[in-house]
Amino acid sequence: MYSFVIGECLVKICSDEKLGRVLVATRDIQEGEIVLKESPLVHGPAQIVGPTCVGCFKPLEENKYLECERCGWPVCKRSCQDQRGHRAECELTVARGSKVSIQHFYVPHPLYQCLLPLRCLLLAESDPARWKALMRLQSHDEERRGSEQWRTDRRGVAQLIPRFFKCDNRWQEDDILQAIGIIQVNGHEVPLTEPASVAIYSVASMLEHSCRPNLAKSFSDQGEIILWAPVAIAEGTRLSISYTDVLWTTAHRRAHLLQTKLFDCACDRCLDPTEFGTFFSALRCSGFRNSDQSSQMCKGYLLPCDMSVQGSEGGSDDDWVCGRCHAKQPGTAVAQILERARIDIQAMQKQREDHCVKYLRHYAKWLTPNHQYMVEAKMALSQAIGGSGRPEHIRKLPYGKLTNKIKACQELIALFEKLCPAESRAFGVTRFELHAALAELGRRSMESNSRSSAPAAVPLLQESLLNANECARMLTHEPSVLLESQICAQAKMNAETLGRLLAGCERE
Ligand SMILES: C[S@@+](CC[C@H](N)C(=O)[O-])C[C@H]1O[C@@H](n2cnc3c(N)ncnc32)[C@H](O)[C@@H]1O
Repeated sequence: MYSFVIGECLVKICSDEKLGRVLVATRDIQEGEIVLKESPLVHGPAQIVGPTCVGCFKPLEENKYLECERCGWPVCKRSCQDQRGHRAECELTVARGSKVSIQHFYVPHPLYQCLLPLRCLLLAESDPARWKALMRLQSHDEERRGSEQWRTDRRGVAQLIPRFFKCDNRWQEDDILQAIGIIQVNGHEVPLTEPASVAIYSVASMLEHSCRPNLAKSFSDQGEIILWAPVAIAEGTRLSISYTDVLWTTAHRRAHLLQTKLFDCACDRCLDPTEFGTFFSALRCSGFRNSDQSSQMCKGYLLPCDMSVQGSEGGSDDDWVCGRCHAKQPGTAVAQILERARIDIQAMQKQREDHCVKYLRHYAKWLTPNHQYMVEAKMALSQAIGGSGRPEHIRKLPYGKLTNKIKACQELIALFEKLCPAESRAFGVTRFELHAALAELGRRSMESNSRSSAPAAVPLLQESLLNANECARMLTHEPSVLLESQICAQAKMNAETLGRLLAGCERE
C-alpha cells in the first residue's frame, strides 16, 4: 500500500516563482518531530550497478544467486522473485519470449539501467494512481535534451528497451526519456544496500533543496523515507532537504546540483562566501607564501574573486583573493593544491590514526581548519583514536590522545551546528565518539585513588550523558541494517549506565 504522512498533516504544497512547488510547515514543528513518512511510488536498482537482486537490491556474486523461475532476472533468494516491484520487468521479459541471462558480474550491467525506467513506465497500467502521482513530478525534459547525459540515456536506455524487450511500439523514445528525467530529478538514494537503490516519493519530491536544510532524512527498513526536524521549525517556514552532500565545498555542491538537478543553487549558504563564518571551502593565504617570507605570514583566507564562478573550483581563469591582505592567487595554483589534497585524502587509510594526523599536519598550511578535506580527516581521526569507542581500546589510550579525540569531536560538532544541523549521521557518530572519550576521562577520574577527584568526574560524566542522548536522538530513525542503528542502540544503553552512575554520585 502506498502511504504518506503519518498522523496530522504537517506540510502543505505551495508555489514559488523560481523553485516551483515547495513544502511549507502548517504549524510549529517541535525538535525531533517526524514531518513526513512516506513509502516509495517506485523503487529499483540505481542506474549504474553490477547485477543486484531485483527483489531486495542486494549485490550478487557470480555463482551465488538464483534466477527468477519465470523470467531469469537474478534474485538472492526465492521469495525475492515474488516482490511486487519485480512484477513489472518480469511480465515484460516473459512476453519477450526468452529469459534474461546475466553473464558479467563485476562490471555495471547495461540491462540494469532499464529497470527503474521500466518500473515507472509500467505503472501506467498496473497502478494508475501512482502513475498519475509520478507524472506530476518535474523531469526537466527541455533542459536535459541534447546534453551528454541525455545522449547516453537515449542510447543506453531509450533505444535499448524496445530492442531488448521486443516492444517496439509500446513507448515513444520521449516517454522513456521523460521517465529517466523524473528519476534523475526526484530520485533518492536509499542506503539499505551497498550500492544504494533509488526510490521516488510523491510528497517528499516537492521538498526544495538547501545546502543548510532544516529537515534530516532517514529511511526505514522497508524503504520508507522519514523526514524529521533536528531543530524546531516555525509555522510557515519552507521545508528543505539537501539533494547533494552538505559536507562538500561550495564548488562541488553547486557543480553537482547543476549537473544532476539542473539548477544553480542560490541558497543562503551558497550566497555567503564564508559559509556562516566557517570558511569550509576556503584556502589559507599563508600557504602560498615562500617560507623566507614567514615574518609576513598572512593569517587571512582565500576565496574566489568572483563568487559566481564558485561552481568551477580553481578554474584556470578565476583568481582567488585573500580577505585580509587582498593578495590574489591564480585559480590554477588553487586547483593544484585542491587536487593534491583530494588525491591524498582518498588514498589515506582512514582507520589509521597516524595517517590522519599526518594529513592534518601537512594540509594545515594550505587548507582552512574547517575545509572539507580537513573535516574529512578530522572525522576519521576522531573515530581512529581509540578504535571507534570500543571500551578495551579506549581504556588503553594515553591521556594526551584521549584529549585529542575530545578536541577533534568538539571542533566537528561546533562546525556541524553552524553549517549543517540536519546532518544527523555525521552528528550522531561524532557525538558517540565524544561521549565515549568523556566517559573514559570520567572513569579515570573516579578510579584515581584521590577522594578529591571523584567530584571532578561528575561534569565529565554529565557531558558524556548529554552526548550519548544527542547521539541517540540523531540516529534514532536509522534502519537496522546500518551501523548507525547499532551505534544508536549502544548510545542508549550507555546513557542508562551513565544515568545510574550519576544518580549514585549524587547520593554520596
Ligand atoms: C525534486 S524537484 C522539487 C519539486 C519541484 N519544485 C516541483 O515543482 O516539482 C527538484 C527541482 O526543483 C527545483 N528546485 C528545488 N530546490 C531548488 C533550489 N534551492 N533552487 C532552485 N531550484 C530548486 C529545481 O528545478 C529542481 O530540479
